[in-house]
Amino acid sequence: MILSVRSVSRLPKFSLSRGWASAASTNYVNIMEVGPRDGLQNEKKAIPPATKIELINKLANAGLTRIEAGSFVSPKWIPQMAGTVEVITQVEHLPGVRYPVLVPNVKGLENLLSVLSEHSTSSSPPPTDEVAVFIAATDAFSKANTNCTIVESLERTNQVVRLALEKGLRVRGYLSVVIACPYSGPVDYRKVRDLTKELLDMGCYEVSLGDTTGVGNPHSISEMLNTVISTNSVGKLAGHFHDTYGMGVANVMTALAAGIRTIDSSVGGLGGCPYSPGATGNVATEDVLYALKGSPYTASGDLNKIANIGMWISNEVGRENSSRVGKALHARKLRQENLREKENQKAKL
Ligand SMILES: CC(C)(COP(=O)([O-])OP(=O)([O-])OC[C@H]1O[C@@H](n2cnc3c(N)ncnc32)[C@H](O)[C@@H]1OP(=O)([O-])[O-])[C@@H](O)C(=O)NCCC(=O)NCCSC(=O)C[C@@](C)(O)CC(=O)[O-]
Repeated sequence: MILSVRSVSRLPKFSLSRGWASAASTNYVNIMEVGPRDGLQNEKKAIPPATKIELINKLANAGLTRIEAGSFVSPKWIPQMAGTVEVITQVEHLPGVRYPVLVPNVKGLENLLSVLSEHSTSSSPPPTDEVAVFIAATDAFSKANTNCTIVESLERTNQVVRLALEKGLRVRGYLSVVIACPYSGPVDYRKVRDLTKELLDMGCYEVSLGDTTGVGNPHSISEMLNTVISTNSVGKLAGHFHDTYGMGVANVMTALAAGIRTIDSSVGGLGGCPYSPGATGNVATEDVLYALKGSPYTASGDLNKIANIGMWISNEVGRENSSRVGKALHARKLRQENLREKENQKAKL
């Protein structure tokens, strides 16, 4: 079943200068699927690149058009993201689908650029045309996640953004811990507003506001967004909500009501940040799509296919599926199969 879903040919127009058509004036919701990166980076069990490739291909074939494929971070810091080169060079690269990767520093970007240059003579599409940089709204989280203060991370990130833009890559920005920091507590939303502006001024086409710990609720998310939107264009913002307290979908709807039209989510609710103790995965893609069903909002992605992928990848990584919708659809499918089986048995008698 495809819910309020536009076929790929009806997706918003992409232009090199402006990126995906700003959706703030429309009801089209861009889903940024972060499961293969944010989702898998925290798993204990080693996940072979072949599984990640299969996951990304399945997600693209289920109609998702922005799929974060991996990270060029230090494998000492995030061992699960080793193998990203294999992943981005071997996925199917469907037309109209973007496969961004996370890059923390110039070293990571240079590693990516050498992969891109090796591929420049190939007739196949480039492994990626987009990177994501990331900073945090508190020094404590910045130190834990990237071993530097906010000021140092701005300098580091600025270098990455400049070089990436010079090389023709699109750059997305992440700002972590926009509501609360697991190390230093509540966050001043004016800091979130100012750091968002810094990322946009550097040249990020969009800034994803991360409730990394997942403690936000519609009230705090709304307050934070009002502050951020006071000086930043809502069309350049995305919502990235971890579902630790079960507020993910409510926070998504709050962000949409505030005018945000890009939502990060992960299939099966995979994930969590290794430097955010206790935080669970992102709001599940299935849960977001289900919440939009029958609403004025549209999004691309086949709910049933994505729910099946959520069950499959949860089994692959040996964890419980965190998507309530995914589990409900799976249970319904089992009931229907059971019923059919009984009817077949009856017919044979
Ligand atoms: C930023 C660093 C590298 C600093 O880490 P550092 O230890 O300060 O780096 P360094 O420059 O001193 O280098 C140390 C070693 O790492 C190597 N190195 C250095 N850079 C790279 C690289 N790019 N790729 C591969 N190797 C690298 C470097 O070559 C050296 O190797 P050695 O000489 O010891 O053999 C490290 O802290 C790091 O990789 N952090 C990444 C942490 C991370 O990925 N966190 C998760 C993603 S963020 C997130 O999940 C939040 C988000 C985005 O989803 C939004 C939200 O929910 O809030």
